[in-house]
Amino acid sequence: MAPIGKIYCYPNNPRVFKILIAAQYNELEVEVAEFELGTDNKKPEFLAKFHNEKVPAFESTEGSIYLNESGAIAYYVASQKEGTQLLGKDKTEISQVLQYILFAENEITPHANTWVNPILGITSYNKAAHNQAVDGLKKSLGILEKVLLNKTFLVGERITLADIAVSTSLYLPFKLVLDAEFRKNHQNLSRWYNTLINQPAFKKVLGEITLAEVAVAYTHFLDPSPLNLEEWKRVYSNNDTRPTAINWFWENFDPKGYSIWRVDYKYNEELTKVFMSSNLIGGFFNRLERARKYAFGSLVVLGEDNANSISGYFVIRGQEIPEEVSDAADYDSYNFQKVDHTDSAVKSSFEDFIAWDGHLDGKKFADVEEKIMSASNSSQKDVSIAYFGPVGSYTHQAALEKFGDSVSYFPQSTINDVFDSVENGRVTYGIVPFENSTYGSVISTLDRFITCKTQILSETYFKINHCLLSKSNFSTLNKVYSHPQGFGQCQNYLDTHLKGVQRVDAMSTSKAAEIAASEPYSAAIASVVCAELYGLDILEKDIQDAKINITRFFILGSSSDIPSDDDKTCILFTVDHRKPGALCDALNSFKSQDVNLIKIDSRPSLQRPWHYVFFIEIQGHKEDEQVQKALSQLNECCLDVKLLGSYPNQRPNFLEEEIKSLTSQMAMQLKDKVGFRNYPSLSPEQELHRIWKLVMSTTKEKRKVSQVAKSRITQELSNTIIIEYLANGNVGIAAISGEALIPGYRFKSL
Ligand SMILES: O=C(O)C(=O)C[C@]1(C(=O)O)C=C[C@@H](O)C=C1
Repeated sequence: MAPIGKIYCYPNNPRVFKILIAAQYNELEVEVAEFELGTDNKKPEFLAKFHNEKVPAFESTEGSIYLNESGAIAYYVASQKEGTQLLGKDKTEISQVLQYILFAENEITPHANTWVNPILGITSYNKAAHNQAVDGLKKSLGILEKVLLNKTFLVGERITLADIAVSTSLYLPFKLVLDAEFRKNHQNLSRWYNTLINQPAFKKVLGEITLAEVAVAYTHFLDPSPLNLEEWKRVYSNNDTRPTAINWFWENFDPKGYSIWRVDYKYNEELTKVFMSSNLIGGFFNRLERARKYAFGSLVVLGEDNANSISGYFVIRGQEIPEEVSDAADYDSYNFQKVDHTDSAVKSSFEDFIAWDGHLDGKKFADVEEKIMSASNSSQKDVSIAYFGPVGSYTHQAALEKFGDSVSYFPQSTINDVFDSVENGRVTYGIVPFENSTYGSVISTLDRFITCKTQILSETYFKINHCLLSKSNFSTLNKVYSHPQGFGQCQNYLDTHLKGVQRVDAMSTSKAAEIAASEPYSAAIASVVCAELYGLDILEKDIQDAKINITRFFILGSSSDIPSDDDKTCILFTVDHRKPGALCDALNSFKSQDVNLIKIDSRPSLQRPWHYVFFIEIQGHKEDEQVQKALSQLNECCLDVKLLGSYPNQRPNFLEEEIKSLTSQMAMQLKDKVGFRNYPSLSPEQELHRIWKLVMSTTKEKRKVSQVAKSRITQELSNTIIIEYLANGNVGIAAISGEALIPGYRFKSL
């Protein structure tokens, strides 16, 4: 059959897929011309035929029809067969098809492009635009999810151009970013998409599509570079900066894969003591932990007490500031400006800053603390880490994320062994789990702190997503292994899906995977990484009960004596339990000095029955004046006080972001449940409040609600809205949690 026309476009454009799939359904042939973007579409003969330089463009075979806009071209192709199913069966369906073509163009493609193009290196990454695009796309897909609840296809009973246009606009998002977790939460949309891409006409054009397992992040898609940042850090720390390291740097610098940025503190006039400015840098570097793989930085204090400033340079992977840097809490206090490394003045200033021996605007480099260096560079080969293993444990993964791959790692089979390794000086640092956001404290770590001789040097957080791993089929399982924390974090899943299957404690989740791999009919609760390491199949992913499930780990070593501007301190004490109010007196030491207590836990003292050791974590550093006063007061009213260390707060930003997105998802669901209408005059808070009142009045809790005189939303936390209310003259706090949105609404008093 002769082609009905020719398309001009670069290869693999999803907009062209839409046209070609429509042609497949109508058994028509459309030719795709050999075409070079940027050259062919600028030629006069092209511009004589089409409105503008944009592609795809279509020319009919007999040369009388020229079309721009892929939606219009697809519509033209779809209409070329008498009685086609693609455009709907009556006027209403035709309009609905058009509605979805425009929906794809306006509500999907712009967001999808902003999200996906930086990953593909087509456009540059901008955090605000990215976040807006992710929200925008998810909102549009939420609409489709609802539409597809009771429908197989978007319009009528059969595949139409609506399905083709919308699904092809999602071609790249499904391949790159709409990952397994997203699909689990959008089952109608995913079912519809899978049905379509498995139709022969789709397969012919798209081939076999592999959907994203884990959303690809923008930074991971940079072209490989000959300059290895880890190697540079090693050269820098093991050699004299001038001339060896500097020469090495310029010989190996790759301007395509890296950019150099001049960094200046914005509020120099507020700086006072040199050591405080230096602490400020230390704090900033601490918060740049996640950027370790993408950045090398040297910041320096210039000048003297009451006349100093902070400046320096960063070498950054890629040409944009990655999220790992821009997410750091104090990023906005610094001005980052990309510089031209071929400019000789820039080059020599860069060298001064990394050698720490120069001056700027008449100010000499102040004495710089060693920690600036170590914060930007902990990658020496001789650094060794003992971790709670075996390989693949969450502790191992947290250690790798924190220290990278150029230090030596030593797995230990128990938490006690990690402590021993540090105390005996066999390793530089140890890493142990401390507490989980769902299941609480890790008992073995708490217990060892009672007798330990080492200190907490820093903390790190790691997201825990558990899987059910096995070599056998789900229905044949008779045993499941995990660490008690693993069981504790998956209780609902186990009670619902593995009722009656024997649970056996293992030393760690990776040990559980190792055992399950050697036994038939056994499974392990462990990470995705363990599936690969121990040759197990993933029977189910994300089986932990709480969506946000995070474990905090402590790095053991010696704690820093220099405060950053945001530290925490861990203390252990025992009180005389025969004395009434002893614990209250102890805690009052902190209250009276206005020191905030953020965690408290207790364990049997292991010395005498019914004697307890209390663990507390406070905000502040052991060198802070108020903390010192509180500690001496504490000493007076306790039998024993032990300082476990002060360390910079590393609570990650991703937590805040997830919390925000969960809260807005929840607000959306609330709207649906109560038939939300937009009242333009209400503020978002008032709207949520109104919805809350409506939800309350539709629940079994009606009785309580009628007593509520006044209420207001005070906080949006995790997937929970916290509400203060006044009932019968008493002020109370209530929470609506995400689960409350499922029919039967549950309310929890805090
Ligand atoms: O078993 C592991 O993989 C560990 O690293 C230990 C541990 C823990 O003790 O909390 C770490 C993270 C998870 O919370 C589950 C288990």
